[in-house]
Amino acid sequence: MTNKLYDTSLSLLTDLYQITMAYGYWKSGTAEKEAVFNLYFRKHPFSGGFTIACGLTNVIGYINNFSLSKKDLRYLRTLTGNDGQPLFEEAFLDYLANLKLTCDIEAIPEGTVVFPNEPLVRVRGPILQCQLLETPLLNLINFESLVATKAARLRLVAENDTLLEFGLRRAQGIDGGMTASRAAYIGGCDATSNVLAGKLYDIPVRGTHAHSWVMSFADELEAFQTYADVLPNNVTLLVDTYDTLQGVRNAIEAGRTLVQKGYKLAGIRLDSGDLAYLSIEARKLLDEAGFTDTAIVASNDLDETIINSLKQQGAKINIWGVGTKLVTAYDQPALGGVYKLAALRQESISPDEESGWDYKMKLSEQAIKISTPGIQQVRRFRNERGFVADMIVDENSLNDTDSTTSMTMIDPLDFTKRRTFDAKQEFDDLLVPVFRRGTCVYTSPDIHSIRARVQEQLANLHPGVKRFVNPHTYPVGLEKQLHELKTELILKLRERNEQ
Ligand SMILES: Nc1ncnc2c1ncn2[C@@H]1O[C@H](COP(=O)(O)OP(=O)(O)OP(=O)(O)O)[C@@H](O)[C@H]1O
Ligand SMILES: O=P(O)(O)OC[C@H]1O[C@H](OP(=O)(O)OP(=O)(O)O)[C@H](O)[C@@H]1O
Ligand SMILES: O=C(O)c1cccnc1
Repeated sequence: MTNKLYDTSLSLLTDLYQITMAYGYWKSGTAEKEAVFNLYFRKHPFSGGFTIACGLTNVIGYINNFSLSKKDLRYLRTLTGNDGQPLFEEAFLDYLANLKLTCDIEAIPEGTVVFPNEPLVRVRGPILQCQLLETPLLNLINFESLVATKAARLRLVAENDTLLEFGLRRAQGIDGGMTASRAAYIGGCDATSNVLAGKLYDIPVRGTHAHSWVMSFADELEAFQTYADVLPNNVTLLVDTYDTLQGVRNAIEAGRTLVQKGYKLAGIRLDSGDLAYLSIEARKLLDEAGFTDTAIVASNDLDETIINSLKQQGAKINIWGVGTKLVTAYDQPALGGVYKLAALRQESISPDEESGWDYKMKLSEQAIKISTPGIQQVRRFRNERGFVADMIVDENSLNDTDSTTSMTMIDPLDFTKRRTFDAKQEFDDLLVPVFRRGTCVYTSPDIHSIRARVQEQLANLHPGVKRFVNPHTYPVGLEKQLHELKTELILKLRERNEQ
């Protein structure tokens, strides 16, 4: 990984079935057969209208470090089947020991807004290698994209207020905490309380103090004054240990001493009770005492709905500290990203000619679960007001169309809905080359640029797509040729099944 948390190789961070399938491909002589897999999700999290792509930097780190160590192989050698015999033969383990990834990988850059069914990552290469990457890629992209999306929603309601991520203590283990801190910053938080994330990922760190500080003194005023003496340049006082408004008065008193010494009372923090009422009353007390610049921080199981409601109630809160509900993505703890085979190289007929592709898809009774075949690109059309629509297009047909041809997009859920974009319509192709034959050809932007990208992207989305209640569906469709190809393939597969 880019910033190493673990001393051990992560190459076995996959499901056993990926390795048993890899063995199957190797044993049956198809390991090198060229395949294309797409990683995509089917539904936005949190009943929202957009998702933020995140996790690519860690995917790159994972792939760059992919190599099975002697210890990994020793472990695989111990695995047995239900007859007690080894699962894998020695020659396969030798093959794995020498395996170097040679895939071509395209991906949508981190911080981009993305929509259902769009490939966020496309992996093309020997099927055995593509298969081994399925689980780690999903693990890395699903969680980070989920948390980045949650943070982006919080940023939308927090508007220009400061947003702090306080989640480490309630996060899902070490990696849950570290990954969430990174994704939360990218999604729109201003800082984290997680110091290791600050160090490893270059995220600003911020914080106040806990109730234990106040409780460790005989009285609250003494606790505040001591804190202000020790850290006069970083004083945000938690005022709700005993009685919030009395706590504010004590903070003001400690603040007066700070001012006399040439420092300032940076803030107070509310962590219980009616945060709207208490912030309004605290603001009055602070302003009356001349502490008009002192910020009011609020925490206590906040999420975007509560922040929105507090704002509507006229709460005087400038800084929001959000922990549990952000880092655990409380109301939807997983993004359902999937990784599906989309094309397989045909048997070569002549050694001089490159053979074509067999397009592959998974059928389902539910239209939404039918995968899309082909070597896909996502073309995002835009105009001066922002993003207009995304079209999933097969790269082979892109190669066939010249720059003067218009393109027609079909709504996958209602084929009668069509939209034509003429050649003058501006667009960006979202998938960019990340690996070429196993070598990384992409430099991840620094974390601050990725974070800035999220806000630029959101500014290009219609407000209706960003609203929380019944958001408007951003148009995503299939390019006409790809749609026709998919329909034909569905009919063929259904016909074959009926026979
Ligand atoms: N004015 C408000 N409008 C909407 N939600 C609020 C308001 N004030 C606080 N909340 C939220 O309501 C929830 C109240 O939490 P809870 O019932 O635990 O109360 P509490 O005051 O924190 O109690 P405790 O002292 O036990 O922690 C929290 O999620 C908090 O952010
Ligand atoms: O509510 P969250 O969004 O998860 O934010 C983090 C919470 O963690 C702290 O509480 P905790 O009771 O653990 O410690 P404290 O004594 O510092 O309040 C803090 O006061 C917040 O309430
Ligand atoms: O610094 C804080 O106020 C903080 C840090 C972690 C969790 N809750 C609050």
